[in-house]
Amino acid sequence: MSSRHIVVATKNPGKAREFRELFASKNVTVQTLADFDQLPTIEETGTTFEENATIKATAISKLTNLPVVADDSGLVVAALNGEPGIYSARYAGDHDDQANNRKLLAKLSAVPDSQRQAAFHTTLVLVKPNGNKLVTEGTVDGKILTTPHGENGFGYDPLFWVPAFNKTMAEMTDEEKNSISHRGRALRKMLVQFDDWWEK
Ligand SMILES: O=P(O)(O)OP(=O)(O)OP(=O)(O)OC[C@H]1O[C@@H](n2cnc3c(O)ncnc32)[C@H](O)[C@@H]1O
Ligand SMILES: [Mg+2]
Repeated sequence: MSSRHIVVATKNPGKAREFRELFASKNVTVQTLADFDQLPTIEETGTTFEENATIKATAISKLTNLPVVADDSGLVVAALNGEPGIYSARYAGDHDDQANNRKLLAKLSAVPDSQRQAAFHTTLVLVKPNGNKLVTEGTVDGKILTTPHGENGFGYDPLFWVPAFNKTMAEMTDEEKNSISHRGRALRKMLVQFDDWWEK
């Protein structure tokens, strides 16, 4: 099978790495926004993960005339009524993982261990310039610790503890994280339908 090429519409290097690994088995080569100089920043003006992923994927597909997948994702914390949700990247104002983690811990400072459930969510949208679109979702349940653990991953990974592994996502290898993560789950669902989608 000849190699196929898509653009992953992300500026987040942590996501880009995970996508490269997850797509490797599919004979799909990947570029990300870091490989393009001239593209404008796409504002995430939607009110849901799916709207934002669709905005990113559609805009970049039109601009590059290539097939594009976009990921909109975030952390949903039950005790905070679903915050930070679609605002996860900019929770503390400015795309700063450490500041976001500090704000999350501050907001949860009075919340006991038994009420610190959270979930990571991803919606993936894959589109072609002709508009052919495929949407999948993935989630993983966990709990927010009171201090960070681990150096791997990105974003809220050092605070997100996963019961099945008894460690945080930042203590997992890439392979372990991909095997249970919201992004890994959403992308595996997408890959099942990828060949059909590619032909349309
Ligand atoms: O929009 P792009 O350019 O893809 O990059 P982004 O970082 O802004 O991505 P989102 O708009 O989808 O916001 C997602 C945020 O949710 C958090 N997040 C998502 N997936 C995560 C993961 O696997 N581990 C830790 N934090 C994650 C992290 O703070 C991300 O910045
Ligand atoms: Mg973003």
